[in-house]
Amino acid sequence: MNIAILSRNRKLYSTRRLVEACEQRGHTPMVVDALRTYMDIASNKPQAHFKGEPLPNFDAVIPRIGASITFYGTAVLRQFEMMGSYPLNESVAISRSRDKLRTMQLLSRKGVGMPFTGFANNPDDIGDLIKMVGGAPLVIKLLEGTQGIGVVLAETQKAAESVLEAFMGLKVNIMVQEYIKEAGGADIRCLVIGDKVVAAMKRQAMEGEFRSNLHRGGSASLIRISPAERATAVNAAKIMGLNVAGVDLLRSERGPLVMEVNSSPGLEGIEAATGKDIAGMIIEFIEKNAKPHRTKTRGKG
Ligand SMILES: Nc1ncnc2c1ncn2[C@@H]1O[C@H](COP(=O)(O)OP(=O)(O)OP(=O)(O)O)[C@@H](O)[C@H]1O
Ligand SMILES: [Mg+2]
Ligand SMILES: [Mg+2]
Repeated sequence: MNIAILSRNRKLYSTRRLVEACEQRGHTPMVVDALRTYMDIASNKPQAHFKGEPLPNFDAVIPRIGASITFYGTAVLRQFEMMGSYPLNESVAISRSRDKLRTMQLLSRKGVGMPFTGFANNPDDIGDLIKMVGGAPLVIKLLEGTQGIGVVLAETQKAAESVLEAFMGLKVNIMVQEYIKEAGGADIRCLVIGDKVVAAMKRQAMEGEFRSNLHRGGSASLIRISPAERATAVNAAKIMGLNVAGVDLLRSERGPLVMEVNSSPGLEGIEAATGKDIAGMIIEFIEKNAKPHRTKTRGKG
């Protein structure tokens, strides 16, 4: 098969591994930078061009679209969908997953466990917002945050009020969340492909820190997950409409709680922690599922 890997940088671990896995399995990969791709959208024969040449009609496209280029990246992916390429994850599902508020609303609607969560832009009543999620201690997150930056643990009511006031002054969207203490500074990354969790790792925060992000000094290790955790992760990916997803769970007294669903999960950490060939499994999934125009939306977005 002709497989496009939508990635800005062919040197990135995940991109390299996907190229390698394609070649090992007898496919022809091409790394395509979405930002360098331009499109003819007005004719009845949709096309995509790259560096002065029309791109072929790929059998499949693997989107690795960074959060900062979601808007243009998903438009390029949608163009390939219109051309009939099979997207590993569909453009609509990616857009959906990039909006944390929308994700949490969709999951909660289907009864998926998650920490009690409040969203606000600029509420008049911070006290009520805090009460809504069960009071301090609580976690306050900037919606635009990443790698654990902008995630704060407020241990007391007073601390929560001052942090919220500070964030409100900055006019940013924030999320207020019940603190899952019993998770012990750890979360579980479940790598879902199709209807299976093919690999899982535990990320443990360093001493004195509650955020398990590897960028914040957390460490990854292999973990066995329970059937309930497995079912929760698979269900979350399915609700989001993602064939491949990294679902992050917290272990709580009331069972597994979904913290977030990532549509372009990195492969480096999870392949290192589990020793599994995740890139190969992704290509295998494509071999089994890729058919022309096989999307839920046929590029309608
Ligand atoms: N409600 C919570 N209870 C306990 N720990 C939490 C909670 N929310 C977040 N954490 C810890 O903080 C870490 C960072 O939080 P989160 O994943 O929400 O933000 P982020 O990593 O900055 O965002 P993103 O993953 O989108 O870049 C989590 O991995 C987890 O260890
Ligand atoms: Mg995170
Ligand atoms: Mg994330």
